[in-house]
Amino acid sequence: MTDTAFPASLAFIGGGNMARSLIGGLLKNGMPGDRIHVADPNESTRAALATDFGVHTHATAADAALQAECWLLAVKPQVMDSVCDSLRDAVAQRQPLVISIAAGIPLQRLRQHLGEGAAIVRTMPNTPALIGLGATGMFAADDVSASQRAQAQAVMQSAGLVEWIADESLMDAVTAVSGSGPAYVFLLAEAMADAAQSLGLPRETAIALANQTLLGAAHLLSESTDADAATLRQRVTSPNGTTQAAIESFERDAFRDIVQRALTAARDRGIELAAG
Ligand SMILES: NC(=O)C1=CN([C@@H]2O[C@H](COP(=O)(O)OP(=O)(O)OC[C@H]3O[C@@H](n4cnc5c(N)ncnc54)[C@H](O)[C@@H]3O)[C@@H](O)[C@H]2O)C=CC1
Ligand SMILES: O=C(O)[C@@H]1CCC=N1
Repeated sequence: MTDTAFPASLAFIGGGNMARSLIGGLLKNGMPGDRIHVADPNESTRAALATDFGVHTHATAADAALQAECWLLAVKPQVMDSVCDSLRDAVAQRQPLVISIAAGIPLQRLRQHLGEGAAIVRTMPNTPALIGLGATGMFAADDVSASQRAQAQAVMQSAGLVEWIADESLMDAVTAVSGSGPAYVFLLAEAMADAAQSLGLPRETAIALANQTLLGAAHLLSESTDADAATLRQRVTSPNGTTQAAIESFERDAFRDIVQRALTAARDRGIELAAG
Protein backbone atom coordinates (compact mmCIF):
# COMPACT_ATOMS: atom_id res chain seq x y z
CA MET A 1 0.00 0.00 0.00
CA THR A 2 1.54 3.29 -1.02
CA ASP A 3 1.12 6.63 0.68
CA THR A 4 -0.77 7.95 -2.36
CA ALA A 5 -3.84 5.95 -1.30
CA PHE A 6 -4.06 7.78 2.03
CA PRO A 7 -6.46 10.73 2.15
CA ALA A 8 -4.66 14.09 1.99
CA SER A 9 -6.14 14.94 5.39
CA LEU A 10 -7.96 12.83 7.95
CA ALA A 11 -10.07 13.82 10.95
CA PHE A 12 -10.75 11.37 13.77
CA ILE A 13 -13.99 12.15 15.56
CA GLY A 14 -13.27 10.60 18.95
CA GLY A 15 -9.73 10.00 20.16
CA GLY A 16 -10.18 6.88 22.33
CA ASN A 17 -8.75 3.37 22.15
CA MET A 18 -9.67 2.47 18.58
CA ALA A 19 -8.65 5.90 17.22
CA ARG A 20 -5.33 5.66 19.02
CA SER A 21 -4.59 2.25 17.52
CA LEU A 22 -5.55 3.38 14.01
CA ILE A 23 -3.45 6.55 14.30
CA GLY A 24 -0.47 4.48 15.47
CA GLY A 25 -0.87 2.23 12.42
CA LEU A 26 -1.21 5.15 10.00
CA LEU A 27 1.98 6.77 11.28
CA LYS A 28 3.86 3.47 11.03
CA ASN A 29 2.68 3.16 7.44
CA GLY A 30 3.94 6.59 6.42
CA MET A 31 1.06 9.02 6.97
CA PRO A 32 2.52 12.17 8.58
CA GLY A 33 0.93 13.17 11.91
CA ASP A 34 0.40 16.72 10.73
CA ARG A 35 -2.16 15.50 8.16
CA ILE A 36 -4.26 14.05 11.00
CA HIS A 37 -6.77 15.99 13.11
CA VAL A 38 -8.47 14.53 16.17
CA ALA A 39 -11.58 15.78 17.99
CA ASP A 40 -12.11 14.75 21.59
CA PRO A 41 -13.85 16.68 24.38
CA ASN A 42 -11.42 15.27 26.93
CA GLU A 43 -8.49 17.64 27.38
CA SER A 44 -6.03 15.07 28.71
CA THR A 45 -6.88 12.72 25.83
CA ARG A 46 -6.10 15.53 23.37
CA ALA A 47 -2.82 16.39 25.09
CA ALA A 48 -1.69 12.75 25.07
CA LEU A 49 -2.54 12.32 21.37
CA ALA A 50 -0.65 15.49 20.42
CA THR A 51 2.40 14.42 22.42
CA ASP A 52 2.42 10.79 21.34
CA PHE A 53 1.63 11.22 17.65
CA GLY A 54 2.17 14.88 16.67
CA VAL A 55 -1.44 15.19 15.44
CA HIS A 56 -3.58 18.35 15.52
CA THR A 57 -6.28 18.22 18.19
CA HIS A 58 -9.63 19.96 18.54
CA ALA A 59 -12.26 20.17 21.28
CA THR A 60 -15.26 19.78 18.97
CA ALA A 61 -16.07 17.35 16.19
CA ALA A 62 -16.94 20.12 13.72
CA ASP A 63 -13.62 21.93 14.26
CA ALA A 64 -11.65 18.80 13.36
CA ALA A 65 -13.99 17.81 10.53
CA LEU A 66 -13.68 21.18 8.77
CA GLN A 67 -9.93 20.56 8.46
CA ALA A 68 -10.15 17.26 6.58
CA GLU A 69 -11.47 15.58 3.42
CA CYS A 70 -11.88 12.21 5.15
CA TRP A 71 -13.44 11.68 8.57
CA LEU A 72 -13.22 8.62 10.75
CA LEU A 73 -16.09 8.34 13.22
CA ALA A 74 -14.64 6.69 16.33
CA VAL A 75 -17.08 7.63 19.10
CA LYS A 76 -19.22 5.17 21.01
CA PRO A 77 -22.44 4.11 19.25
CA GLN A 78 -24.54 5.76 22.00
CA VAL A 79 -23.34 9.27 21.07
CA MET A 80 -23.05 8.72 17.31
CA ASP A 81 -26.44 10.27 16.38
CA SER A 82 -25.77 13.53 18.19
CA VAL A 83 -22.16 13.71 16.96
CA CYS A 84 -23.36 13.23 13.36
CA ASP A 85 -26.05 15.90 13.87
CA SER A 86 -23.29 18.31 14.95
CA LEU A 87 -21.44 17.64 11.68
CA ARG A 88 -24.25 18.47 9.23
CA ASP A 89 -22.90 21.92 8.30
CA ALA A 90 -19.39 20.55 7.89
CA VAL A 91 -20.75 17.81 5.58
CA ALA A 92 -22.35 20.44 3.38
CA GLN A 93 -19.08 22.38 3.24
CA ARG A 94 -16.59 19.53 2.71
CA GLN A 95 -18.57 16.70 1.00
CA PRO A 96 -16.30 14.26 2.88
CA LEU A 97 -15.50 10.59 2.72
CA VAL A 98 -16.79 9.31 6.09
CA ILE A 99 -15.56 6.04 7.60
CA SER A 100 -17.53 4.72 10.57
CA ILE A 101 -16.12 2.08 12.90
CA ALA A 102 -19.14 2.10 15.23
CA ALA A 103 -20.60 -1.31 16.01
CA GLY A 104 -24.18 -1.85 14.85
CA ILE A 105 -24.96 1.54 13.32
CA PRO A 106 -26.42 1.11 9.83
CA LEU A 107 -25.23 3.28 6.99
CA GLN A 108 -28.72 4.67 6.46
CA ARG A 109 -28.81 5.98 10.04
CA LEU A 110 -25.43 7.68 9.60
CA ARG A 111 -26.68 9.30 6.38
CA GLN A 112 -29.88 10.43 8.08
CA HIS A 113 -27.92 12.27 10.81
CA LEU A 114 -25.03 13.55 8.67
CA GLY A 115 -27.30 14.84 5.91
CA GLU A 116 -26.69 14.59 2.16
CA GLY A 117 -23.21 15.01 0.75
CA ALA A 118 -21.13 12.44 2.63
CA ALA A 119 -19.78 9.31 0.92
CA ILE A 120 -20.00 6.71 3.70
CA VAL A 121 -18.00 3.54 4.34
CA ARG A 122 -19.09 1.38 7.27
CA THR A 123 -16.44 -0.81 8.87
CA MET A 124 -16.06 -3.28 11.73
CA PRO A 125 -12.49 -3.50 13.07
CA ASN A 126 -11.37 -5.46 16.15
CA THR A 127 -9.09 -4.81 19.10
CA PRO A 128 -5.96 -6.54 17.71
CA ALA A 129 -5.83 -3.38 15.56
CA LEU A 130 -4.08 -2.05 18.68
CA ILE A 131 -0.96 -3.99 17.61
CA GLY A 132 -1.44 -3.79 13.84
CA LEU A 133 -3.03 -7.26 13.66
CA GLY A 134 -6.64 -6.21 13.27
CA ALA A 135 -9.23 -7.77 10.98
CA THR A 136 -11.72 -5.31 9.49
CA GLY A 137 -14.87 -5.92 7.47
CA MET A 138 -15.85 -3.02 5.18
CA PHE A 139 -18.97 -2.01 3.29
CA ALA A 140 -19.31 1.02 0.99
CA ALA A 141 -22.45 2.81 -0.12
CA ASP A 142 -23.06 2.95 -3.90
CA ASP A 143 -22.03 6.59 -4.12
CA VAL A 144 -18.51 5.95 -2.76
CA SER A 145 -16.05 6.32 -5.66
CA ALA A 146 -13.26 3.85 -6.44
CA SER A 147 -10.62 6.29 -5.21
CA GLN A 148 -12.58 6.88 -1.98
CA ARG A 149 -12.83 3.11 -1.47
CA ALA A 150 -9.06 2.89 -1.96
CA GLN A 151 -8.55 5.65 0.60
CA ALA A 152 -10.82 3.98 3.15
CA GLN A 153 -9.03 0.69 2.57
CA ALA A 154 -5.60 2.32 3.02
CA VAL A 155 -6.70 3.84 6.33
CA MET A 156 -8.09 0.58 7.74
CA GLN A 157 -5.29 -1.58 6.30
CA SER A 158 -2.80 0.33 8.41
CA ALA A 159 -4.31 -1.62 11.34
CA GLY A 160 -4.24 -5.05 9.69
CA LEU A 161 -6.28 -7.19 7.30
CA VAL A 162 -9.25 -5.77 5.39
CA GLU A 163 -12.13 -7.68 3.76
CA TRP A 164 -14.86 -5.95 1.73
CA ILE A 165 -18.38 -7.31 1.91
CA ALA A 166 -21.00 -6.76 -0.78
CA ASP A 167 -24.11 -6.74 1.38
CA GLU A 168 -24.45 -4.52 4.46
CA SER A 169 -26.62 -7.06 6.28
CA LEU A 170 -23.55 -9.33 6.43
CA MET A 171 -21.83 -6.78 8.68
CA ASP A 172 -23.53 -8.49 11.63
CA ALA A 173 -21.82 -11.75 10.61
CA VAL A 174 -18.49 -9.88 10.40
CA THR A 175 -19.09 -8.56 13.91
CA ALA A 176 -19.89 -12.09 15.09
CA VAL A 177 -16.68 -13.62 13.74
CA SER A 178 -13.98 -10.93 13.91
CA GLY A 179 -15.43 -7.95 15.81
CA SER A 180 -16.29 -9.99 18.88
CA GLY A 181 -13.91 -12.85 17.98
CA PRO A 182 -10.91 -11.77 20.08
CA ALA A 183 -13.09 -12.28 23.18
CA TYR A 184 -13.71 -15.94 22.22
CA VAL A 185 -9.95 -16.53 22.05
CA PHE A 186 -9.46 -14.85 25.42
CA LEU A 187 -12.22 -17.06 26.85
CA LEU A 188 -10.39 -20.13 25.52
CA ALA A 189 -7.16 -18.84 27.10
CA GLU A 190 -8.95 -18.47 30.45
CA ALA A 191 -10.55 -21.92 30.20
CA MET A 192 -7.30 -23.68 29.22
CA ALA A 193 -5.35 -22.04 32.03
CA ASP A 194 -8.07 -22.87 34.59
CA ALA A 195 -8.19 -26.49 33.41
CA ALA A 196 -4.39 -26.86 33.49
CA GLN A 197 -4.35 -25.46 37.02
CA SER A 198 -7.01 -27.93 38.09
CA LEU A 199 -4.78 -30.71 36.72
CA GLY A 200 -2.09 -29.62 39.18
CA LEU A 201 0.06 -26.99 37.43
CA PRO A 202 0.91 -23.81 39.35
CA ARG A 203 -1.35 -20.90 38.23
CA GLU A 204 1.46 -18.88 36.65
CA THR A 205 2.78 -21.89 34.74
CA ALA A 206 -0.70 -22.80 33.54
CA ILE A 207 -1.31 -19.26 32.24
CA ALA A 208 2.12 -19.01 30.59
CA LEU A 209 1.74 -22.35 28.78
CA ALA A 210 -1.85 -21.70 27.67
CA ASN A 211 -1.14 -18.18 26.39
CA GLN A 212 2.03 -19.16 24.53
CA THR A 213 0.20 -22.12 22.98
CA LEU A 214 -2.47 -19.80 21.56
CA LEU A 215 0.21 -17.42 20.28
CA GLY A 216 2.25 -20.20 18.69
CA ALA A 217 -0.77 -21.90 17.13
CA ALA A 218 -2.04 -18.58 15.70
CA HIS A 219 1.36 -17.83 14.17
CA LEU A 220 1.63 -21.34 12.76
CA LEU A 221 -1.83 -21.02 11.21
CA SER A 222 -1.01 -17.65 9.71
CA GLU A 223 2.40 -18.72 8.35
CA SER A 224 1.41 -22.16 7.01
CA THR A 225 0.65 -21.54 3.36
CA ASP A 226 0.45 -25.28 2.64
CA ALA A 227 -1.98 -26.23 5.39
CA ASP A 228 -5.35 -25.03 6.63
CA ALA A 229 -6.57 -25.22 10.24
CA ALA A 230 -7.96 -28.74 9.84
CA THR A 231 -4.66 -30.04 8.42
CA LEU A 232 -2.63 -28.42 11.18
CA ARG A 233 -4.98 -29.97 13.73
CA GLN A 234 -4.50 -33.39 12.17
CA ARG A 235 -0.70 -32.95 12.34
CA VAL A 236 -0.91 -32.54 16.13
CA THR A 237 -3.22 -35.51 16.48
CA SER A 238 -1.34 -38.82 16.74
CA PRO A 239 -3.53 -41.89 16.18
CA ASN A 240 -4.95 -42.97 19.50
CA GLY A 241 -2.90 -40.33 21.28
CA THR A 242 -3.62 -37.58 23.77
CA THR A 243 -4.90 -35.00 21.27
CA GLN A 244 -7.33 -37.48 19.77
CA ALA A 245 -8.72 -38.07 23.25
CA ALA A 246 -9.22 -34.34 23.75
CA ILE A 247 -10.70 -33.69 20.29
CA GLU A 248 -13.14 -36.59 20.68
CA SER A 249 -14.19 -35.13 24.00
CA PHE A 250 -14.78 -31.73 22.33
CA GLU A 251 -16.78 -33.38 19.51
CA ARG A 252 -18.90 -35.39 21.99
CA ASP A 253 -19.69 -32.10 23.72
CA ALA A 254 -20.69 -30.61 20.33
CA PHE A 255 -17.94 -27.98 20.26
CA ARG A 256 -18.79 -26.86 16.69
CA ASP A 257 -22.47 -26.46 17.64
CA ILE A 258 -21.43 -24.38 20.65
CA VAL A 259 -19.40 -22.08 18.38
CA GLN A 260 -22.20 -21.93 15.80
CA ARG A 261 -24.72 -20.94 18.49
CA ALA A 262 -22.39 -18.32 19.96
CA LEU A 263 -21.74 -16.61 16.62
CA THR A 264 -25.44 -16.75 15.79
CA ALA A 265 -26.22 -15.08 19.14
CA ALA A 266 -23.67 -12.33 18.38
CA ARG A 267 -25.10 -11.87 14.86
CA ASP A 268 -28.67 -11.69 16.22
CA ARG A 269 -27.67 -9.18 18.90
CA GLY A 270 -26.08 -7.04 16.18
CA ILE A 271 -29.37 -7.04 14.28
CA GLU A 272 -31.25 -6.05 17.46
CA LEU A 273 -28.81 -3.22 18.24
CA ALA A 274 -29.05 -1.88 14.68
CA ALA A 275 -32.85 -1.81 14.96
CA GLY A 276 -32.38 0.39 18.06
N1 LIG B 1 -13.71 -2.08 21.30
C1 LIG B 1 -13.94 -2.90 20.28
O1 LIG B 1 -13.72 -4.13 20.29
C2 LIG B 1 -14.46 -2.33 19.03
C3 LIG B 1 -14.98 -1.04 19.00
N2 LIG B 1 -15.50 -0.55 17.86
C4 LIG B 1 -16.12 0.78 17.81
O2 LIG B 1 -15.15 1.79 17.97
C5 LIG B 1 -15.78 2.97 18.46
C6 LIG B 1 -14.88 3.61 19.50
O3 LIG B 1 -14.66 2.67 20.53
P1 LIG B 1 -13.47 2.88 21.57
O4 LIG B 1 -12.31 3.56 20.92
O5 LIG B 1 -13.28 1.57 22.22
O6 LIG B 1 -14.16 3.93 22.59
P2 LIG B 1 -13.48 4.97 23.59
O7 LIG B 1 -14.47 5.26 24.65
O8 LIG B 1 -12.10 4.55 23.97
O9 LIG B 1 -13.31 6.29 22.66
C7 LIG B 1 -14.36 7.14 22.34
C8 LIG B 1 -13.84 8.56 22.46
O10 LIG B 1 -14.83 9.45 21.96
C9 LIG B 1 -14.75 10.65 22.71
N3 LIG B 1 -15.96 11.43 22.53
C10 LIG B 1 -17.13 11.39 23.24
N4 LIG B 1 -17.98 12.31 22.76
C11 LIG B 1 -17.37 12.91 21.72
C12 LIG B 1 -17.74 13.95 20.82
N5 LIG B 1 -18.93 14.56 20.90
N6 LIG B 1 -16.86 14.35 19.87
C13 LIG B 1 -15.65 13.76 19.78
N7 LIG B 1 -15.24 12.77 20.62
C14 LIG B 1 -16.09 12.36 21.57
C15 LIG B 1 -14.50 10.18 24.13
O11 LIG B 1 -13.93 11.20 24.93
C16 LIG B 1 -13.54 9.01 23.89
O12 LIG B 1 -12.16 9.42 23.98
C17 LIG B 1 -17.14 2.54 18.99
O13 LIG B 1 -18.15 3.03 18.13
C18 LIG B 1 -17.12 1.02 18.93
O14 LIG B 1 -18.37 0.47 18.58
C19 LIG B 1 -15.44 -1.25 16.72
C20 LIG B 1 -14.89 -2.50 16.69
C21 LIG B 1 -14.37 -3.14 17.84
O1 LIG C 1 -19.34 -6.24 21.91
C1 LIG C 1 -19.64 -5.35 21.10
O2 LIG C 1 -20.84 -5.01 20.97
C2 LIG C 1 -18.56 -4.68 20.27
C3 LIG C 1 -18.73 -4.99 18.84
C4 LIG C 1 -17.56 -5.81 18.46
C5 LIG C 1 -16.72 -5.82 19.64
N1 LIG C 1 -17.27 -5.17 20.62
